[in-house]
Amino acid sequence: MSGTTVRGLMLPKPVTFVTGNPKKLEEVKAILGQSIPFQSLKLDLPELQGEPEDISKEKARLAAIQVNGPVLVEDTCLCFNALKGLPGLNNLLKAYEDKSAYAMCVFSLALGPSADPITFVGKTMGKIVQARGPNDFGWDPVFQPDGYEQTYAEMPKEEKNKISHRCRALALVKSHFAEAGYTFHPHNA
Ligand SMILES: O=P(O)(O)OP(=O)(O)OP(=O)(O)OC[C@H]1O[C@@H](n2cnc3c(O)ncnc32)[C@H](O)[C@@H]1O
Ligand SMILES: [Mg+2]
Repeated sequence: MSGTTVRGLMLPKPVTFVTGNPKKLEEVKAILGQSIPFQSLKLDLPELQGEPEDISKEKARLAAIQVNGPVLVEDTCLCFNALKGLPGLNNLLKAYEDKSAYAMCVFSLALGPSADPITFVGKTMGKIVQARGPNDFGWDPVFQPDGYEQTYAEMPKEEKNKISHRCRALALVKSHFAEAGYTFHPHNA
């Protein structure tokens, strides 16, 4: 996280969470509850290249210009330690003894089209296993978090949402909102 915070800054409208992934949105809604006023929007933003935090910041900048208001964006990756943290393919991993991995989620908040985005990173450590559980959200069936016998896919949703990369990153987003004490313009809230 970076930048200085102006306490009580008034935002012109509720935060727009920009994503094209309905499963992500479902989890973000469940984790945030009523804590931050937000709406969601599906925008096709270019898939950028580079370091995860830079990708996320750039995505937030582009989204804030399109929305012309405060936005929150998110990028997630499953990173394999055997591949030095690179996101990769499961088949590639078969060649390695080390199956440890981490799920990483980077949120970026841009308060407006010309604001410098602030990033929040959440990680959950675990390992890659043979797929187990329902196959309805990305790599959930092959990721087993440390300290658990179930993959993300096998866990009840509430359980995943208590320990996930996403919930850890969102905990930081929530404390940022609490500390900053943003208020929302009454006519647009
Ligand atoms: O519009 P955006 O928000 O970018 O949505 P996306 O689907 O492109 O999302 P990402 O680029 O962040 O995600 C990369 C891949 O990781 C998958 N993914 C993201 N979060 C996940 C999670 O919590 N569990 C399993 N797979 C996940 C997702 O389905 C994608 O295939
Ligand atoms: Mg994406």
